Amino acid sequence: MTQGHTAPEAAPSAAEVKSIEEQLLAAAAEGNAEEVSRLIELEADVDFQDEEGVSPLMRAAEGGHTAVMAALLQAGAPWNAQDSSGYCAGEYAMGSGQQEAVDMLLDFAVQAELVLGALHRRMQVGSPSFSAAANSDYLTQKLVYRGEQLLDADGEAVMMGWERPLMLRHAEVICPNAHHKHQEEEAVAAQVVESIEAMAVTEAAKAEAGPSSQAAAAASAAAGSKRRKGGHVVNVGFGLGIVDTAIQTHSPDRHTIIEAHPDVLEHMTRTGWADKPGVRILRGRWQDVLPELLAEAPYDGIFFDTYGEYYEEMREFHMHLPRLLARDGVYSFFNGLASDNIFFHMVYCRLISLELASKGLHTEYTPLAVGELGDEVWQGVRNKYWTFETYFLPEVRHEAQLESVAEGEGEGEEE
Ligand SMILES: C[S@@+](CC[C@H](N)C(=O)[O-])C[C@H]1O[C@@H](n2cnc3c(N)ncnc32)[C@H](O)[C@@H]1O
Repeated sequence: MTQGHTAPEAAPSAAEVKSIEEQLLAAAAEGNAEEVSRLIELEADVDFQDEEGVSPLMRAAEGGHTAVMAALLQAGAPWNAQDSSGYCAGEYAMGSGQQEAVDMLLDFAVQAELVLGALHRRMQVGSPSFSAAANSDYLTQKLVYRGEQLLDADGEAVMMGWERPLMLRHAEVICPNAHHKHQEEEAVAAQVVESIEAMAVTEAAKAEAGPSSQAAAAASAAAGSKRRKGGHVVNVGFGLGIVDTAIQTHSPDRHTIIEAHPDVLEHMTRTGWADKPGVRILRGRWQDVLPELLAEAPYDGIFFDTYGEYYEEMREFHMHLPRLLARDGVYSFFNGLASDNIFFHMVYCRLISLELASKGLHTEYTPLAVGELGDEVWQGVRNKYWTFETYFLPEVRHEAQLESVAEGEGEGEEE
């Protein structure tokens, strides 16, 4: 061993010393799963966010490092943390096109919310104020109707005219008569396709093929609608009356409207809704008039769009859907949950589908272009409550309804 004198290593400056959390952030960004696990074992804080709010999970998601993400999530890293610009890990993954990471976060988030929701509800059991408190504040406020806006006392928009095209589609989706019109158009379109096809195939080959499954489905669904004629349609939440006006254009046999706010009820009376033939107004919160609603169930079409309530209230309404919705009925709702964060919105969409599936109901979302809403739309409104350019319109049906249409299709094909 030599006795030579060695100069001591220069001590790293304070700026160079990385905390265990900064090391975790760097390892997550590199996709170094082994190092991430080692640091987690050393009790690095997986909740850590740097000065810009970026977390190890966001970095791992951005790079599509699923093994690192799994380790972080398992160690309790929050899937829903947001950076200082409001982006969450799911959006980091979406932004860099890491589909596997997006799917993994979606699965995890939905499972976590299902468990947390159940836990929360368990804790709420026995609390009498729980369901009564949801929007009691809103219901005592003075509302203002201003052109195509309905505002609460704080200037928050309860309803706005830009939603009109969406409301028209919701009305079409839930009204049997509108369906009927659509299905006739579809059946005609299917016939046109068939006659074009017919020009290309021989008569013998055509006879072998039988009617197209599309035409069979349209015919079977149209038969169902004919049976229901205009049907009995329900709307929960009147607001500007856009959806109710659209429902009226589809001539329902009966039309029930549930409305809770006294100012809206007064507006409805002033504008003649109480006297419209076939229209029944249930005055009060849907929670309070539920016995009257259930007494005339089932309904052919139902739309739900309240204000000042949370996912829990909507979920509670969904619990009654199997009884409220006719076997061949259609349910839809204003899909505005978490409308300022696309990933959270996706989590809600999936959560709703899963919870409805557990009740034997099938949900389908149809994308509708909203486009960019200019600043002028939001003039005079306290908060911009919608930020996406696409709206995902939900259509909910009994699984049994879809199965019988599928069976009808099968029969048509066998003939
Ligand atoms: C967003 S607006 C509905 C807009 C409507 N879809 C339209 O086309 O104009 C919500 C309405 O639901 C009402 N509302 C809020 N909570 C309710 C509840 N629990 N039961 C019934 N109506 C409620 C509000 O007073 C408001 O009129």
